[in-house]
Amino acid sequence: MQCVRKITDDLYFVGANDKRLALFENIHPLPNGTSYNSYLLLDEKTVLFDTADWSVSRQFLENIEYLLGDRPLDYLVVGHMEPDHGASIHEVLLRYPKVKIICSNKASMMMNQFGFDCQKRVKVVKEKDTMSFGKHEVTFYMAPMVHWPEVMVTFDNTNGVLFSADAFGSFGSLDGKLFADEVDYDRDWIEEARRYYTNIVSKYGPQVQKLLAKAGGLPIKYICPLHGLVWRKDLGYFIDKYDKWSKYEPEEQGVLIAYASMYGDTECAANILANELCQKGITNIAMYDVSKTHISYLISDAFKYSHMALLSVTYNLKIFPPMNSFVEDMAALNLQKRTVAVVENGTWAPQAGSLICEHLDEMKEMTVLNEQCTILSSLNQSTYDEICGIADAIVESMKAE
Ligand SMILES: Cc1cc2nc3c(=O)[nH]c(=O)nc-3n(C[C@H](O)[C@H](O)[C@H](O)COP(=O)(O)O)c2cc1C
Repeated sequence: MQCVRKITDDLYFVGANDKRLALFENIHPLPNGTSYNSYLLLDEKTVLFDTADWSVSRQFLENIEYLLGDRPLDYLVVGHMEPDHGASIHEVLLRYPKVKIICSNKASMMMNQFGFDCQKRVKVVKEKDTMSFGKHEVTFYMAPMVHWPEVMVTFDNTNGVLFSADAFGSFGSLDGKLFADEVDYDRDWIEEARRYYTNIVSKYGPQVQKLLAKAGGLPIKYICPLHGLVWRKDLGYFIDKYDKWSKYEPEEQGVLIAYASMYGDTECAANILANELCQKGITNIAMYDVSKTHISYLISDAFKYSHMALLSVTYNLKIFPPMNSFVEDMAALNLQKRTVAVVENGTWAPQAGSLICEHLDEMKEMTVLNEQCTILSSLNQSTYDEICGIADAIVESMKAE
């Protein structure tokens, strides 16, 4: 049966949820599943904006069938060819043999690569091309690397709807509430939206900035992304978050404490650091054992907070592997502009700290605090004092901001 929602008088949500999927892109945990959003416009022409993952294809196709009734599907606008949105294209082509596909040149090439035999039905569009479907006129804007090269967004000049592809998306499935103003966003959604952006899109901050500049000139009333909630109120809230994230600016003054420890001594140092910070009035702290926390959560909080403390044991003359992955991932995702404290531990040749610093040196605008600490196996009075000194240095650097 159909499960659709009206967005405007003639635009409908026809996507569906996968609440069972454990890992997004087979890597990022999905405690609340994910939605695959697709939208159907019923104008003089009927227009589908993107398809959905194969796992939800049955629901997605029932939704379209219900809304179309006896009408044909005239157009399919493909904004993004990643299979979690493009996988059902083939089935749409089979069911609606007269449908024409509108997409970027790169998307057309990718369709070929993914094995969809549809070249004769493709109309390639370029930056700022427009099309009329009757009452509605839309303009296409290319958004390369947000977060694949073929991506384009579509703006409906008639009703102010921006079909934003993966931009403004989020992890998390929908439970009837489609609009961001129907949920407690700060309580229930922002963490997953940040985790989505920072792990999926953040590498391409400059490209997101370009898209935001284009969007800034448009009278946007609705944002319809390919995952998560639709925005129709308080759009500035989410656009501001995207602006901050894509400029690699922290959202909050606070400290992410991430530690790697086998026997508990480095963990003890992390606890002492957190204690000291709190005693000095810095309570906006998130502390994680990197061995027990999926890296996507660490990345998310690295983007959220202004400061970071990385404490790691040395392991076979290297950084402890989960901490190493975290630091490498931060660099791969282009994280910048953070202040970092480093603590290392080792029993015979401690060097995790200097290796972490080498990674940080290669990243842009990372300030590594001079106050560092080398623990030899377990804390003593001298290394305890050094940890307290690190807390002082973090407080001072926050005051200076
Ligand atoms: C497999 C393995 C490799 C290690 N490699 C090193 C090393 O290369 N250099 C070193 O100084 N300590 C090394 N250690 C020792 C730990 O880093 C050290 O005991 C540390 O104090 C443990 O801190 P923790 O109590 O926080 O786990 C190694 C330990 C293990 C189990």
